[in-house]
Parts: sequence; structure tokens; C-alpha cells
Amino acid sequence: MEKSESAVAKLAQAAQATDNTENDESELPKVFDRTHLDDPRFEDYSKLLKPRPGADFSRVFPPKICSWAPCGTYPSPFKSNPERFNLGLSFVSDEETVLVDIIGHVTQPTASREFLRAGPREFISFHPKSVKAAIVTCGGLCPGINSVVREIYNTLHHLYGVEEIYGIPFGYRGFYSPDLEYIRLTDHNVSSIHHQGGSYLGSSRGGFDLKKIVDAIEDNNFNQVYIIGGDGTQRGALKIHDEVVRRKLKVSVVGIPKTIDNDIALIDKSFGFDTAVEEAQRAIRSAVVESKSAQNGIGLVKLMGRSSGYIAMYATLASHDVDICLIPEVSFILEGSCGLLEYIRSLLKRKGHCVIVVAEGAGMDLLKDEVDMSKRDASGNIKMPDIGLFLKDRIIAWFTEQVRMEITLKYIDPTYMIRSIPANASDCLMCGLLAQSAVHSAMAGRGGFTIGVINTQYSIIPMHELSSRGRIKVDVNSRMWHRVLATTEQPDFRA
Ligand SMILES: Nc1ncnc2c1ncn2[C@@H]1O[C@H](COP(=O)(O)OP(=O)(O)O)[C@@H](O)[C@H]1O
Ligand SMILES: O=P(O)(O)OC[C@H]1O[C@](O)(COP(=O)(O)O)[C@@H](O)[C@@H]1O
Ligand SMILES: [Mg+2]
Repeated sequence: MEKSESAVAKLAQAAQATDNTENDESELPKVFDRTHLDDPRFEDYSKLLKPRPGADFSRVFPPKICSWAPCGTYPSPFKSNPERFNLGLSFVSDEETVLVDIIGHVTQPTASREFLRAGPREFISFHPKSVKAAIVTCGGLCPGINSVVREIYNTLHHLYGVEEIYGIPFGYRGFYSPDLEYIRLTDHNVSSIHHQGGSYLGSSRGGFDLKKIVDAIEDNNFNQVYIIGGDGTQRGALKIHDEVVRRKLKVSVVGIPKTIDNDIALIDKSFGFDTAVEEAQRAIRSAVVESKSAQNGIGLVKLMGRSSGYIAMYATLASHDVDICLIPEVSFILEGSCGLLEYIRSLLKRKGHCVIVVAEGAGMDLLKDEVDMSKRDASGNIKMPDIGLFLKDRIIAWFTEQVRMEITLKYIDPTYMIRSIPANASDCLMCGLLAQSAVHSAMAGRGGFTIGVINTQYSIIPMHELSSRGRIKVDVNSRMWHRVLATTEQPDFRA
């Protein structure tokens, strides 16, 4: 079959012939007429499924837009053109779910929350020519943001045939700031952004104004809004979704979790985290070299992690060279026989050198007098004093003034270097799949959801499921933290 005769082309012709507006969807080929909101088929599919025998499963599916705004139903372009779109061979149905809790116990009944599995659907709720998409990136940088933006564009444009895709500049404020212009995304301007670190669209903290943002969405006729950001951003995305539902707008609000800190609940890992941990190895290796090359050498590396120590923990485990790992979740004391300083002295005596990794949020109780709760960034995050510099000064002072021992301490702070680089291969892969999953789910008419990887499966998570859980922290009773203690052999620095 000639490409011009493909189903996509036919859909496109039909759409153009009807002036591309939502109201003209009635002119487009439809599989069934699902525009009546009282149609029982609009019900959340999860309610129609029978419970699994002998199991306590809790299905949590995101809403379908057709439950608050009229939608059509169209065949996926992959369905009617299998020779071009192999994806049509692997449709995912709304009966496929992903279990959150997969570790069982022989004496316990199986029970788990259960989310919808992401993937292309056989039928879609947006005619591709009626889609006007917006993509926004908020919060701190993270490797892979550009890969996500580019793949959302590519999936919308090249797989579904969507023409109008815009980037919102500099985070939430970009929706409404008069001095900022939306960026029309094209093959040309996104072609190589995945090779660059940072955000091609720009990002920012603060600037969340619900009314102005949803007014902008409504005034500009955006009907798919992809929001890439961390916990704060996702909380904002849920508010936008709720307001969209309140106004009964046919808009799919989609979250893609982003944070370098990997502290988002439920999901296996956030994109960019692997890359950051890998880049942190370079700093740790430098610290090892410096410390080993000096008499009584100490290498001190500060890594990101304002409220959680995942980067420090994984970087420590990956390096196998770290003697002490300090994270926000575990308090420590400096002085005394159980203190950090005495332990450093014992390491120098035993090994001649030592390497310390400290997460930026560690030891805040030691710095509590310096924490000024009124000093916050635009998103309300507390500006914290520098634990790395504090430790450096205290260690040098203690050895010089109290122990009277000559040491060489090299302090390495790669903070922004680990997040400003492009994503590594495994993160690039994840970014691509997250973006594709996000687009497939939005095209299928879901709204108010976040895409995440759960037990290696790409899943559609209702936004409130993430927002209600907030940021997670390292569990100091977990096997992972116990592995850190086993690898470093560090003691408990608590009195
Ligand atoms: N509770 C919230 N409700 C609405 N918007 C929020 C909330 N918290 C943060 N935001 C907005 O989300 C964006 C990013 O938040 P921030 O905390 O800086 O980064 P991250 O999303 O990575 O956690 C900012 O524009 C901020 O104004
Ligand atoms: O200096 P900035 O840009 O505020 O970013 C620093 C902070 O951002 C973080 O990386 C987390 O923020 P995000 O969740 O936005 O990625 C922290 O670990 C770090 O303290
Ligand atoms: Mg945050």
C-alpha cells in the first residue's frame, strides 16, 4: 500500500477537511460513538474486572478524560498500518497490570497495589490532528531531560502524526510570563538535543500560579500537557489536572518524574540517577588517588542529596573505595571515642589514607545553628549550609590543633558536574521508554497520571498515588544500607 493511502493519511485528510477543531471530531472515522458520558463503557475499567481469586489486589487506575469531557474513539494509526508501525503488533490492553509488591512470603496471602501497564493502545481518544501538545521541564537539572523532551516530540509527531508540539520555556512560569515565548518544536530544533546536558527548554524553581497556568492551557488550546519534574513539580501537575477536570477541559495532564536524587516513591529509579552515580565515580576516584598519594591523606567528596542519601549510597557501593558514607538519614557525631574524627584517625593509622563521601543534607543537626529557615529558594526549599566545607574545616582543625598530626585533606565538590551531563546509555533508554509510554497513555485518553518504572515495567501511576507519598528517604533498616555498612565497614557514629 502506498504511504499516502495509509490510514494515517486518511485520518489526516479527514481531519484537515474538517478544519482541525475538536468540535469536528464527529466528522472523523470513529470505531464506536463514545461521546455519551453515561455510556457504561466509560466507567473505570478496573471496576469491571473481577477480583483475582485468593488475592487481595488493589487496582489503582488513572481516570479517562471521557469521564469529564466528550472524547471520540479512533483506531490507533499502528492498528491500520501494520506494515509501517510494528507497534501495532504489541498493543497493550487495559487488562494488563503491574504489581507493586512482588516479594512474597509463603505464610502470607499475596497482596499488592496494581497499576495499569503502559504501552500503545489499540484505540485512541485523540485524533492526532486535533492534538496540541505542550512540554515543560521544572525544578533542578538532571541528565536525560532533553532525551525525554525529544522522544515525546518524536513519538507524537513521527508515530502518531501530531503536528503542533510546543516547549514551554523555563518551567511553570513559562506558561504565562509575557516576556517568554513558547518554542514550536520541530525535527530541526530537537534533532541533537539528547546529546546536550541540561534542559533545552530551560527550567526553573518557583513560579507556580495555578490559575494563570490553566488559563494559558485553555487559551492556547493545549490538550496534552507533559510535565517533567520532581516531587514539587508533580504536586503542581496534580493541581493542574484537578483544575482541568473542574473546568471540564479535554486535556490530558501527564507527569514524568525527574529528580537527580532518586527519591520518588513507588518507582524503581528516576532517569538520570544512573548517570549521576557514574559521574560521581570520577570524583571518588580522584579522591582515592589524592588520598593515597599523600601521607595521612584524606579525600572528601560532597555529593548531591538535600533530603535523601541515594546518590551517596549508590556511589559508595559502586566505587568499593569509600571508607565512610554520610547521609541525611543517619545522624553522626564528630567528637568522642565513637565520633567520626576518632574513626578517621584509626583509618589513617591502619591504612594510611581514607575516603569520605558526604551527601549535602547530611549532618544538619551539627549545623542547626547555621540553618536559617527563612532562607529558601523560589520553590520553598530551605537553603542549607555547606556540610562539605564544614567537615573539611573541622577535620583539619581537629588533627592540627588537638591531635597535632599532619594530614593532607583534599575536598572535591562535583555537585553540579554530576547533573549537567547528558544521560548515559541506560538512562537514555529509560528516557525514551518513559516518553513513549507517556504519549501512548495520553493518546489513549488517560489523564492525571505519571509514568514510572515499577519492577522493571513501565506503568501508569495516578498522580495522587505519588503526591500522597511525598519524597522517600533511604531506609536505614534496608538491605541496601546494610550493604553500605558491610562494604565500608564504617561503625555507627552515634554516641
Ligand atoms: N506543592 C506544590 N504545589 C504546586 N507547585 C509546586 C509545589 N512544590 C513545588 N512546586 C513547583 O514545582 C516546580 C519545581 O519544584 P521544585 O521543588 O523546585 O523541584 P522538583 O519538582 O524537582 O522537586 C516549581 O515551579 C515550584 O513552584
Ligand atoms: O542548586 P539547585 O539548582 O537548587 O539544586 C540543588 C538541589 O537540587 C537537588 O538536586 C534536588 O532537586 P530536584 O528534585 O529538583 O532535582 C538536590 O539534591 C540539590 O540540593
Ligand atoms: Mg523537590
